[in-house]
Amino acid sequence: MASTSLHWQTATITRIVARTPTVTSFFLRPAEPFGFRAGQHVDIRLVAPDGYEARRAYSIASAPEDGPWIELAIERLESGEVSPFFHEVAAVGDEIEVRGPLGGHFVWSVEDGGPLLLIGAGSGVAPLMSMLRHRAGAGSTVPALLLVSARTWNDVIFRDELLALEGAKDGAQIVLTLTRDKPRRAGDFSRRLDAAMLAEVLARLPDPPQRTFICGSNAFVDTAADALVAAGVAPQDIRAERYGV
Ligand SMILES: Cc1cc2nc3c(=O)[nH]c(=O)nc-3n(C[C@H](O)[C@H](O)[C@H](O)COP(=O)(O)OP(=O)(O)OC[C@H]3O[C@@H](n4cnc5c(N)ncnc54)[C@H](O)[C@@H]3O)c2cc1C
Repeated sequence: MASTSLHWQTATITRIVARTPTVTSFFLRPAEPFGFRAGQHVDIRLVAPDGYEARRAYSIASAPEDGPWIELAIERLESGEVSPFFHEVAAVGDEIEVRGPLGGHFVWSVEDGGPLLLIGAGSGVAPLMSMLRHRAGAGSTVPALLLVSARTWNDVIFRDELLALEGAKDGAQIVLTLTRDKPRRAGDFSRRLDAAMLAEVLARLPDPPQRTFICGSNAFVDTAADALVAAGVAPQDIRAERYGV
């Protein structure tokens, strides 16, 4: 289990980078830097002048070795409470309340080995990006395959960095499935994730995955997990992070 902390502290927004039309990365430097494992998340607390509080969880997309800042890739949800605040109000230099790291189960470090199978939809790629960045930063050649589901080519968060990671030819494979766009690369898909796709993707790993992480909406996680179990992956080797809805 990874260590966690429920202690609230302030963090300064040091950089803001648009990633896709709906997702922007916010780089936060906590006043008291904390160690974390790839896959963990933080809680954010916003407090209105009348005392009303809103708390939301956000995965850490940066790698543990990247610090002292952490990167959160936040998707703007129409009529949401917290994500529009980040996209419309938050600015470099602002301080916000944060606690973490949190989540002891959805974590991977190079010493955990592989093959590693990562499956994410939309902003659910964030904790998986942390794992791949950590893998690359540590110089690991553990076989790893990331399957990302996004609406279009331009909605793939971290797309250029992901393709560069694959280009390093150190055993990392990236597979995109675009639900509302044509595939642009050999081996990519253009449909919603299904059992046949997962069976095909599993066969691209040199050996069956020993660690599998799925992140996204409840429906996406359920579909992926059911298909993996049907394909013979042991349920105890599958870990899931659900973003809700
Ligand atoms: C462990 C974990 C990690 C996460 N990591 C990330 C991450 O890295 N990036 C990311 O973008 N998200 C992440 N999330 C999701 C995040 O926590 C928020 O749920 C998300 O940002 C939406 O929050 P919000 O306040 O903007 O929207 P909310 O106010 O929570 O609303 C969510 C949706 O519900 C709708 N809604 C709200 N109230 C009503 C109502 N009364 N009637 C009808 N519809 C309504 C809104 O329109 C909106 O579309 C994570 C979640 C978890 C649990």
